[in-house]
Amino acid sequence: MSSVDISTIEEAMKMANLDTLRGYAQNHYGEVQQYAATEYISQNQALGYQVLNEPLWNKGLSFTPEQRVSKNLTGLIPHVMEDTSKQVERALKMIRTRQTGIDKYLYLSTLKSQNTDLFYRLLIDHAKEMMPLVYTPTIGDVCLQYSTLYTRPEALYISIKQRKSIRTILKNWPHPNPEICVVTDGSRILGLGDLGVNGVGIPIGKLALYTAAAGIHPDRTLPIVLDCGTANETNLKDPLYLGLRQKRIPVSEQQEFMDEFMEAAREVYPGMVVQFEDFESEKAFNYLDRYRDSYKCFNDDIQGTGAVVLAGYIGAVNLSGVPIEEQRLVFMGAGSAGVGVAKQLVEYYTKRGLSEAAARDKFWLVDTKGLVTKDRGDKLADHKKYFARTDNNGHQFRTLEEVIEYVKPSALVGLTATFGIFTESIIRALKASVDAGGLGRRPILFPLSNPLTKAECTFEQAVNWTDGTVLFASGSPFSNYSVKTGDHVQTYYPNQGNNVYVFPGIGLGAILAKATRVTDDMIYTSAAALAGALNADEIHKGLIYPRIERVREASIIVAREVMKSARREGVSALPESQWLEWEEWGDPALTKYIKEHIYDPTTL
Ligand SMILES: O=C([O-])CC(=O)C(=O)O
Ligand SMILES: [Mg+2]
Repeated sequence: MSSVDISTIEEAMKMANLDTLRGYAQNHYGEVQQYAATEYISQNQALGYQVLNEPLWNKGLSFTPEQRVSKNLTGLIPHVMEDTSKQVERALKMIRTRQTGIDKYLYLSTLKSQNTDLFYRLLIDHAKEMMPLVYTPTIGDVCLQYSTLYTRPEALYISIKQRKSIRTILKNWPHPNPEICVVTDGSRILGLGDLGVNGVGIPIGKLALYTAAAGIHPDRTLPIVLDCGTANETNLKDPLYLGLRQKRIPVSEQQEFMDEFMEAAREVYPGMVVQFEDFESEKAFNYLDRYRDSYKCFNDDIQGTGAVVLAGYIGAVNLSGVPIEEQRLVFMGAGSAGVGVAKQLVEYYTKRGLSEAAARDKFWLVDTKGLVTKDRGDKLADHKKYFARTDNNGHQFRTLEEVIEYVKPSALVGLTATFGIFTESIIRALKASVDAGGLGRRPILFPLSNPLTKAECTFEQAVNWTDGTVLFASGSPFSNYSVKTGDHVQTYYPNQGNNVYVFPGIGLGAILAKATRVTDDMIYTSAAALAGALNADEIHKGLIYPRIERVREASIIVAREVMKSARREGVSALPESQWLEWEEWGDPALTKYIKEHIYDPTTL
C-alpha cells in the first residue's frame, strides 16, 4: 500500500505507541489505511529471517544499513546495497539467458514468492516482455506441465470430495479479506481443453495481471481451482497428476457444488468479486445466468473477451473504410467466447440505433458442423440458438469457405482453438469480398484463440495474404512484422485483443465502487472506455488497442468508467456524498481516488 500516506501514519507513530496506532487507524482511517497501518506494524515488529521470507516485506538488496541493523538482517544478505533498478537489471539478465519459456516462468514465479515489489516492478516496467511469460502464451505450457512443475501451493484447491468443508478451506487462505477471486474448474483452459486441476495456472496468472495492470494489492487476490475430476486421459494416466483421479462429475452435481461454493465464498468474504474463468461453454453461460443477479461476479471469457473485442472492433471499423451499416461479420467458433463476443457487438449496434433483430442479422456464426442455422438438423446448444440463421433457404453451408462465399463478410473473427484454420484461400476470399465494396477498404481479421499454438492464423500470414491491408488483432501476442522492398522497410504492427485490457479494470472498478453486481452496462462501458483510451501516437500508428506497456493507464480509465456505470446503474454502495463530491470535481478527482487506492510496488 505504498500509495497510502505513510507520513501520516508515521506521525501517528510519533504520538502513539504501536498498540494504540491500530486503534488510531481504526478511528481515523478508511479500510485501506487500516490495512497499511497493520502492515506497518507487522513490518516494524518482524525481524531477521522473518522479514526476508515474507515477500511483501522483503526489499532484496535495498535494505539500508540502518534497517539491516534494526531488523537483525546483518549478514543474512550480501553486503552490497542496490536500488530497485539494479535488481531489475539482474532479473532481466537472468530471464533473457534462460532458454525456454517455462524456465523463465519458473524464475519469475520464484521471484514473485520472494520479493513482491521487485516482481511487480519488473512486470509493470517490462510488460511487453514479461506478460507473455506470466500469462498467455507461456501459461498454457505451464498448465500442460503443472503436475511436474509443482513445488508449492499458490492457490486454493477445492475438490468435490471436500464439499462439506468449503468454508473452512476458504478461511485457511492466509491473507485477510481478498477483494478479487478468479475461479476455474479447469474444464476449458485457453484453447487447450480440459486440463483438470492443472488449469490452476490460469487463475494464478490472471491475478498477477490484476496486480500489475490494475494495482489490486497482491494480498487481496485469491486464485481458486475447483477440482471436479477431468476428462483429460493424459492427466488421469499421469502418476504425478495432482487432481482427483476420476472422470468429471455430471453437470448437475457440479451445479450443486458451484451453488455451495458461491454461497460459502460470499459468506466468508462478503466484499469479494468473483471472476469465472475457463469453464467450458455450457457451464460458463449457465453460471453467469444463474449467479449474476445475486452475486458480485462476471465471466471473463464471455464478457471480458466480448468487451475487449468490441473495443478493438470499434477502432477497426473506423479504420476499415467499410461503414458500420455495411459491416457483415463471420464468426468461426460458437463457444463461450464466440457467442459472448457476438452478443457484445449486437449490443453495440443496438446502442447505435439498430433494432435487435437488424443487429443480430449482421452475424453469421460457424461451428464444426458449418453455418449455425435453425434447420441444420442437429440439436443446437442453447447458447447458439440466439444466432441461428434463417436466411439459408434450406441450404446448409458446411465449410467456412462456403460461408464466406455466401456472406461476403467485412470481418472474420476466430475463436475456434484451431491453429491455421484461416487458410490462405479464406483470408484472400475475405479480402476480395471487402475489395469488391470499393477502393481503400480494409478487412478486419481477428484470430483470437489462445495460446499462439491455437491461433487461427499468424500475423505474417494475415499481412501477406491481404497485401498489408489487414486490420488485425489476436488473443496472444505476435511480434511486429517488417517487409523489405528495395531500400524501403515497411513495418506492420499487430494488436493484441486480449481480455487483459478489460478484466483488471472491470474488477477494480467493481471493487472501488463497492458494486453489489456487475451489470451489462458496466461491461459495455469497459469496452467503450478502452476504445477511447488510445493516445495520439497509437492512433497515428493505426493501432486499435493501447500498447501493452500502457495497460495500467488503460485499466485506470476502464475502472473509472466502470465505477461511474455502477453508480448510474444503482449498484454502487458508496455513500451518496462521495459520488456528489466526484460529480462536482469530475474525472480528475475520481482518477486521483483510484490512483490513491492501488498498489504500486515500492521503488528504492
Ligand atoms: O487467457 C487469455 O489469454 C484469454 C482468455 O481468457 C482465454 O483464452 O480463455
Ligand atoms: Mg479465459
